[in-house]
Amino acid sequence: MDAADIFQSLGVGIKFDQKRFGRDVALFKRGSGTAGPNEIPNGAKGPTAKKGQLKSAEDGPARDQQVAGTKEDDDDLEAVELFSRAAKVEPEGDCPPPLRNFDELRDAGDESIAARLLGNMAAAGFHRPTPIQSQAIPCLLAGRDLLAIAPTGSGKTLAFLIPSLLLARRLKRARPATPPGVKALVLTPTRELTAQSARHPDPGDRRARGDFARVDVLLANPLRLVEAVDPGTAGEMRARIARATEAKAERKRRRKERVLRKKDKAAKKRQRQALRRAGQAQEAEADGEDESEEEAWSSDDEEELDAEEGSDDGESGDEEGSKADDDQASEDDDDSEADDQDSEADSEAASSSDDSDSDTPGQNESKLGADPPRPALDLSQLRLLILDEADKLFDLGFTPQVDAILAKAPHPQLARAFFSATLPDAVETLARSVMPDPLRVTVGRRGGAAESVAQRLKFAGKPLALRQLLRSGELRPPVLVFVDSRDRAGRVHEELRLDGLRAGLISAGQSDAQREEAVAAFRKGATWVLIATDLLGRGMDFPGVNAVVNYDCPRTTIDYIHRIGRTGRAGRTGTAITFFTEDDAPKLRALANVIKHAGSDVPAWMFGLEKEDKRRKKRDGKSGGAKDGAARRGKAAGRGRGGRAGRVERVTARKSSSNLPRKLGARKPIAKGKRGGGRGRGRGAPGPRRPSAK
Ligand SMILES: Nc1ncnc2c1ncn2[C@@H]1O[C@H](COP(=O)(O)OP(=O)(O)OP(=O)(O)O)[C@@H](O)[C@H]1O
Repeated sequence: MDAADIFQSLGVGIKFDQKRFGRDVALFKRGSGTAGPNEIPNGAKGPTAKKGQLKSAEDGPARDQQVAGTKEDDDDLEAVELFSRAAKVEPEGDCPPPLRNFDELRDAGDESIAARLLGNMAAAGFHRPTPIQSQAIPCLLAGRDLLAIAPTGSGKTLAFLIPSLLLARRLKRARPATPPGVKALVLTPTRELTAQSARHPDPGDRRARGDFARVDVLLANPLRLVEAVDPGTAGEMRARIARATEAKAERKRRRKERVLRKKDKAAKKRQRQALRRAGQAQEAEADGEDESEEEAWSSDDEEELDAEEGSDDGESGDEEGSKADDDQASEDDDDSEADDQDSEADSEAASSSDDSDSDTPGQNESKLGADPPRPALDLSQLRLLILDEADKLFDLGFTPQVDAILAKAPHPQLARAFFSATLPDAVETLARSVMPDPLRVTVGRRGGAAESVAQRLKFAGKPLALRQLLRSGELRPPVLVFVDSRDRAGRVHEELRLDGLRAGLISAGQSDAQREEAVAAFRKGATWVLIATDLLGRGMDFPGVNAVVNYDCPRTTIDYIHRIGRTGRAGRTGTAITFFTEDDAPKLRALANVIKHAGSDVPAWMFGLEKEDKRRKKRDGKSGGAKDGAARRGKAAGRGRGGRAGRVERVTARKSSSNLPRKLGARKPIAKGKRGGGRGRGRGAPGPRRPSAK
């Protein structure tokens, strides 16, 4: 392995752009010779970590020890800079120097655990830290608050697990020994993710296998944890969640009833018209329907019903419709219950947990009933709180739970860290409200999609297209297929199964055991295709996944980035195909931007589509009367849920592609053959073929 190779593998998980960093590569090549697996080659000596530098949070920021003045220090600083630039690491604040190799961890904490940890890492094939690991580990070991943003599949899990374990061990061995109690806590949005992190190459502490036992490092879901930390608050939260969930279910039920009533009337009206046409008007009148009532049915209602019911071809159905109801109900709530922020958030946590974790209030209660009561978990010694997939935790409305947990963790040396591939400004602002002076480490393009994934958008009839992609071998298993709802997941799964494909299914509608089984079967290759809701969109690491198919267009670019990040992980390449329909038009421009920045090609006309917020403003500006409202609801319901997908799906891809831009509202007609291309970033670098969007 030559110096450039070593350098490249330091950047595992991100694509290394040799063109852009040509100067740096040359530096690395110069006189580097061969280097050992855990060394940075001579020509660009990595920053020398001074002994004791990572030793303890109490030592203060490690960079303090880099007293400027000597030639060696200048060289060190230069090397830090060089490393950061080459690995596209952007440290902000007085970050300690990056970790060159895992051997340096021997200086941090405890020799015996470091030795075990290194042994286990080597056995797992982890010889060097990834860029996020190299910079985040020293920050956390120095006891600093941290915002860590790095692409999907870049090794963030070990970036927080290693310091958690070292810190816990260090505190345990301290004299006098720190009192018992959890020392490091990792909050994750789903049970699957908790289980996965706990299974990570055992870095030496077998008790780090997340449960509420007496452990030093605990991995948990906030909804569950709050039960263990503060049963009183948890009780109140449960009651609030239950009330919010009930209210939401009631709204959903009422709306569904209304739609069914209208549907029934419409059917009767159609029946009567048919009878009239057949010259049997008398019989129709004998039916005794009140004509005036029927007038209530309008074309807007048709549209709404379309959205409720989904398309004729069975692409969508009640579930999508009722989910759209749900959305609309929440939209309505925004007006009426804007002041009840807490209950909205709880309701969001409860409903979102449908797709993230099965911790609905009822299930929680039954679990608590089944388990022997536990003593409240002691967080008084907590020194490190990690929020993994932090933006998702807040998106799911876990703010009250995180607050309750923080309130039970009073230690003055508590460090908090937010990790994600995407950390929108709003979440960063929230984070900064609890951490006044955090360090920030960004790897690659902030909030960008992994460049290791060749991405493409496809306008096509979904069931057929998926089968063709799998049957033709264009997509090689294992493949993850994302859909928007449990019902949809069930239908797609059934179709593939009938087709003789080894397909599995996972959604929040299943029991814990079924979910575990689905993940295990996919991991060991018993199933080749796994149909999943967004439950699996975050953080899940199936290293061998070759491709991701977004059967339903994701709701946001953030969801998109995480979904497609299930492939192309840890330096591997992958493919992501996203199906879209006419109803997804409002999302395409933003998706096209993400795809372009990650280095894949997209058709230029997509950049001529109106921005989603402009569309929304126009739509909201126009809406006024009840009819507008109904039409809006219909459209909102159809968008992204496949609600009206049938109309689009009936248009074959080939036939529609020529007038597709206009159909979707692109502003400029695009000259033949003129296509948008990816920026230079991903180009030229070895990687997968980058197909054009179809
Ligand atoms: N130092 C390393 N060397 C090689 N592989 C590594 C290293 N660290 C982690 N990995 C592997 O990289 C893969 C991705 O890691 P991980 O799941 O932590 O990614 P992530 O950044 O958390 O992604 P996501 O944002 O999707 O959650 C895993 O399979 C992990 O085992």
